[in-house]
Amino acid sequence: MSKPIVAVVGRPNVGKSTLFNHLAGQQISIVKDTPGVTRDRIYAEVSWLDKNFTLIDTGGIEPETKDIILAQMREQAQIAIDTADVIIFITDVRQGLVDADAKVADMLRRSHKPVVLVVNKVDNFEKLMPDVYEFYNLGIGDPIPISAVGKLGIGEMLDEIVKHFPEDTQEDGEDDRPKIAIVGKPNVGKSSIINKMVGEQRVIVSDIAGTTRDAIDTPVVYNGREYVFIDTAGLRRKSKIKEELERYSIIRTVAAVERADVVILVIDATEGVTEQDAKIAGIAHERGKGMIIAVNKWDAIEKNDKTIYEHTQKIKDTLSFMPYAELLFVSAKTGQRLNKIYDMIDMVIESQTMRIPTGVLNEILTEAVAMQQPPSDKGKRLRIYYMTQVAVKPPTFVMFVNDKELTHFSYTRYIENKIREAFGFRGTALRFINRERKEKE
Ligand SMILES: Nc1nc2c(ncn2[C@@H]2O[C@H](COP(=O)(O)OP(=O)(O)OP(=O)(O)O)[C@@H](O)[C@H]2O)c(=O)[nH]1
Ligand SMILES: Nc1nc2c(ncn2[C@@H]2O[C@H](COP(=O)(O)OP(=O)(O)OP(=O)(O)O)[C@@H](O)[C@H]2O)c(=O)[nH]1
Repeated sequence: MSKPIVAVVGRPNVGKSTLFNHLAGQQISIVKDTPGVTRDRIYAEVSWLDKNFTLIDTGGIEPETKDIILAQMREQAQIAIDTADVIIFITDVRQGLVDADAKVADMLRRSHKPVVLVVNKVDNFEKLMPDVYEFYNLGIGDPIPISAVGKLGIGEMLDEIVKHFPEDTQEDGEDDRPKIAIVGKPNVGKSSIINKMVGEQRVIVSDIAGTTRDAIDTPVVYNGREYVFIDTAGLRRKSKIKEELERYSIIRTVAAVERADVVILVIDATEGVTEQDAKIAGIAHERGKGMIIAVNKWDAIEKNDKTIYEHTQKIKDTLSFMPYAELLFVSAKTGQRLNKIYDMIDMVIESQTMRIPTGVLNEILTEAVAMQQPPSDKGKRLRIYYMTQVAVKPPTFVMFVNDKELTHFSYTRYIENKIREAFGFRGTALRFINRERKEKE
């Protein structure tokens, strides 16, 4: 089930980063070694009560003049409208209501997206509440007073946000068509791949990076089965500012990946794999999505008998945090191996949803433990009593152990490899949770 996306919009200096960091900091679920996660706080996973959501900070660059502030806010608001399920509009009680706020509020109101109006810097509710009422004038609902620094009102705000979430997304649940997000840097050939796979020129392809028009979901029927492609190609907003373009493209990617079962990361063979590719891959990895890497423009490079091997090595190195990713060398231009993508999608979805019976799992475990002893520390050895699979998408296993302190990343990796040897699980991450149990009953 895809997680709702909540976007933060507001003028500079109202406290967006402070709030964002507070919410993100509470429960950052950083997957170790994933690139880009700590570097730029564009998005974060947040849990409140039994709800989880992805928080996006649409904010950006230091503005110079008032005109630019408004233009930028409009831009932010539009990104939020395009991608978010709920929008948090932050204002500042100290600066009061300003003209730009009213204009952005109009825009948000017209979008009919749920908006939560937050008034920040209300460090003292008693004293400042009279100033909060002014914000009713925006006409987008009750202003919710908070203090991001003082951590006041945050719970009330979160309550209000989660109220707008769709009830366990019924529609989503009924739609069992595989959803595939095609992601990648600008100009790597995302639209070309979709065009070719759809078999008609529905998406406009252009030579200039970032110029394809916004694409919508594209359903494709192949071998009697329906697939839905989510395209992130083409940035409708043609900002001249590079950082802003990048931020927008990351936000779009997060939103698309969130909804997808399988992610196809397109890499340009003529450029080779880059750090930016790794950053995009990290978004899918964190979310435990099925993963296929399509090395595109394979027609355009000189090849000898080592070329595939060299590309594979370089990709495995750069994307070392996802050794499970499936790799395919394709050409959107000639159509080479594009049909293989469907088989691969089927296989990856199978891996994502596979359930291993506990009995079989523990046979593997017993054998693995017999072959290589678990680690020990100060004379105490790790014992794994048994394990069981508790979830799919991605497959998640709980290991019941005597002492969590004794568990070690490399031993878990060893167990993971044994499970992969036995069951494959190609194209999907596996998750392991260690849980302590006092004594074997
Ligand atoms: N008094 C008070 N100050 C706050 C509060 N929240 C944020 N601030 C201050 O407001 C200033 C701006 O906060 P930021 O979080 O950087 O604001 P921002 O909206 O992210 O700003 P930009 O990055 O310019 O878009 C900082 O000096 C914060 O310490 C608050 O609840 N109370
Ligand atoms: N030689 C070759 N060129 C390709 C291939 N696939 C795409 N191209 C070219 O690469 C350029 C970019 O292709 P697009 O499909 O627009 O790339 P995109 O990733 O959707 O780009 P954005 O919309 O900027 O995100 C176009 O000039 C395509 O003709 C391929 O397999 N081989």
